Amino acid sequence: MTIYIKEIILHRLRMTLNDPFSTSFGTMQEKDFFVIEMIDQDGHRGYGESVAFTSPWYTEETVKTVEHMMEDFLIPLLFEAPIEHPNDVTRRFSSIKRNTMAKAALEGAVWDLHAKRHNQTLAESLGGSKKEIDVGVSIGVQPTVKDLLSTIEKYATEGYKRIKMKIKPGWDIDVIKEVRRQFPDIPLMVDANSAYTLQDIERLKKLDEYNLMMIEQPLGHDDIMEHAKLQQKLQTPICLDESIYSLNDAKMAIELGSCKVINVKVGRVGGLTESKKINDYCKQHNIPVWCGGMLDAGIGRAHNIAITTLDQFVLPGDTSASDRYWKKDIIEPEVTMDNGVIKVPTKPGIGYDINWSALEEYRIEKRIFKPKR
Ligand SMILES: O=C(O)CCC(=O)c1ccccc1C(=O)O
Ligand SMILES: [Mg+2]
Repeated sequence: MTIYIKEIILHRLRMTLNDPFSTSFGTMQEKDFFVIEMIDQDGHRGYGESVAFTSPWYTEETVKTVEHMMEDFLIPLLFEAPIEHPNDVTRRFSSIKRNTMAKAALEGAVWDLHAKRHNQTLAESLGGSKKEIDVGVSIGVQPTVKDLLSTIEKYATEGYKRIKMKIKPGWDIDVIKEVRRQFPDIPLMVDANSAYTLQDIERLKKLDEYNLMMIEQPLGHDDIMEHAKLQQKLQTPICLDESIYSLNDAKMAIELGSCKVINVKVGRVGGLTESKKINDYCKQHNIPVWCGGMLDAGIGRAHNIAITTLDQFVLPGDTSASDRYWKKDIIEPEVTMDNGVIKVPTKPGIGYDINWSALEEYRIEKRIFKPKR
């Protein structure tokens, strides 16, 4: 069922998070991103969402680089020839180096189109079989320990299956100790977003005392080797986030022993096809994976739910309910969580409708692209 893309519409949105989100690299409250609307020869509409932030704090991509890549390189490549299968998009884009978030945003819309053309859910198209997914929540650095404890209390009571807290030098051991005092048994993990170096090894070793599920990305954002050295000295499993851009990075990290868990973010690895390959490889090598988040709005969230239905996504991820981020999301119905699970939608494609009045309220720019001739 060949796809002929007839039109691509870029909706640039600006949304405000309910609460500011702080990590070791900075604080965000505004989310500025693109919704990709892609229309095929039969009038089906596929949707994707770009995840890059306005500043290159997490990885090097930004909203502007994503726009540049899509407009000047990736959209022209998509218009060059029809698409037999979404798996081909990664190959089509392979002449363009990195820029994974720009690629993933467009590839996601192609996958949604493909699923809708086959009258399947996106999860089914990807080969996922779960009917519901287990979810956790990621909590930013808080102003005080008291704020952190009450935030954890709130999310644990709502039912989230694991709590992830951000750490950085000065907001780590003492804070974790307090959290463990109040919540001795909750499934707890920490994410450092590259805030440490191997010189901090004595400090990092102390994390072993707190029964953490894992420590996410303690060292360099682009490092694989030093994480292997650190993992040898730690009981707590290391989970890599920023360091993993591709299946090949995942292979290197597993082979070198740099991590025991992988956080798969669809945007960071260049799309759903690459995410699926990482799922399959990690399954063969017995490495659990889970789906990370980028403070996504509803369309990105729908893609995250779909990829989490694959079988190696065995740990609760960061895909929380819409209301954990937004007063009003851009999809209908919004994503809700009950008892720590999100039900996988059953309608074709991403499985949610676009809430156009919300989308238009947030929209700051709209651009239309059509194939030449
Ligand atoms: O709730 C989410 O979407 C994930 C939140 C999160 O941890 C995060 C948010 C922004 C940038 C990086 C990260 C991260 O996983 O490191
Ligand atoms: Mg992370």
